[in-house]
Amino acid sequence: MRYISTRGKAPALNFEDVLLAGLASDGGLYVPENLPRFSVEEIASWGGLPYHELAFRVMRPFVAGSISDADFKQILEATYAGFAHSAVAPLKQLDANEWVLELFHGPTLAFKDFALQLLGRLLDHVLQKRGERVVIMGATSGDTGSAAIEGCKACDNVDIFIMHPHNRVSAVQRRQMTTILGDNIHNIAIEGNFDDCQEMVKASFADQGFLKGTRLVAVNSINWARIMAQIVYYFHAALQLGGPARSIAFSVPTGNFGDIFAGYLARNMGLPISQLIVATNRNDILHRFMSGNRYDKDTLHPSLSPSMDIMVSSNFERLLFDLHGRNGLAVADLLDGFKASGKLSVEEDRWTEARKLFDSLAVDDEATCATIAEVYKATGEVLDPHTAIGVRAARDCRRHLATPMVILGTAHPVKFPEAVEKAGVTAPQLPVHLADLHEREERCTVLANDLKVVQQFVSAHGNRGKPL
Ligand SMILES: Cc1ncc(COP(=O)(O)O)c(C=O)c1O
Ligand SMILES: N[C@@H](CCOP(=O)(O)O)C(=O)O
Repeated sequence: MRYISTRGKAPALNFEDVLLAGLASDGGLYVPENLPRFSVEEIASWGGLPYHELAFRVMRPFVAGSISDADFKQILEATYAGFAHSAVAPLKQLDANEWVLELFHGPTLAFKDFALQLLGRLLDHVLQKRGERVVIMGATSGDTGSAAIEGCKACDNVDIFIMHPHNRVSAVQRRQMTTILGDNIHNIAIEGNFDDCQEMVKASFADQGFLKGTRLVAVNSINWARIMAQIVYYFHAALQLGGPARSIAFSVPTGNFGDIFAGYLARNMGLPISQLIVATNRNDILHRFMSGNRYDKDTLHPSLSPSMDIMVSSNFERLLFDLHGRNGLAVADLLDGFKASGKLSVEEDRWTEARKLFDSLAVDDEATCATIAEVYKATGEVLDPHTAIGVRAARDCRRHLATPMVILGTAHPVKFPEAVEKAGVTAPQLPVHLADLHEREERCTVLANDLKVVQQFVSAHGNRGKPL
């Protein structure tokens, strides 16, 4: 499989190099040159497979030529063996034909574990083979950070730097990152917001002099391997609900547009999906695009669903690439304009195409809490605020009652006690492996929102805490 950049100028790479790349050299994101497509018969034949075996079948074409079948099977089995539920991603019924796909049974209790448990193992495999050390820089609004640290903490060849917005993640999320101690793990609290952190990661790819020759790797969903692993659970959910013989609808709590983009790819790979709903919080740039062709920067508003407090959605670029007939130069032009003006809209026919692909809704904090309370009253289930946004959007945007509706349950409610309690519901207890989280020692450095300061820090600590 070869991968090409959404901005049309970077060289095409194989999977191994894309895994180690992050952003393409022209500033674009990598996407497969040709998406694999499965027949309905082939997808149907996967019914009843354990999660890791399904994952092998869905992802095999993406890694072909870089990772052997035997190695990939072994890596996948180890990846999903660490999940706390035997089904890995169980479905829980909320209402008639309405289900939550629980993606929070991995070690850090959010959907990010599906990809980052795998990414850590893939990196380990490839770096050991190459005898190479890398530096990882990641930005997090709360969940990617802990999942990345958990996924990579045992990788001998990696130093990982995770930036989170100071005082803007929940206490549980922060502690899940800062209490993992190791001389290759570096938590940085940036005096800024998530977009500032994300921007610094991207800028570091553009100018890597501070790394003195060490390769920079991404763990955010700009890294193709993240998206690839997130495609699998759409197949998994559909197969349990009568797919592919029938269509399934999905509602996806959305921030960086990675998770729902994986659903869009699952549909393009042959899975019958009748509806994909983009569910945002008050930070609703994607909803404003889908509903009015206005992808315009706004102020970032802190919300009760902090992981989705994102102003600019990285993976939107991958959609723009498809909407523009995979013309990278046209995408580069559009994004140059966006960088200069903070505004972007597309030609009318392209926007009409986007509207056919996605429905959308923005849900504020009040409606989020009301939905947590509504679901708790009806079912006894406690939702986290991000999943609640998905449920609200599913209920308000649903087209066909006869089609099963699956809401992606992206995080465990225990990570967001503040929102749950605001909804009048008692927050659950931390699971056994995190029971003493609030007593553990924390290690974190607060830094100014300044690229040079961050790069100096990385340079001074990037070799197991010592200078590069
Ligand atoms: C709990 C939770 N839900 C939803 C999202 C949104 O996912 P995406 O950024 O892939 O759109 C995130 C973070 O991105 C998250 O951490
Ligand atoms: N919600 C994320 C933000 C980063 O998104 P990513 O999917 O691109 O890593 C988080 O919790 O950190």
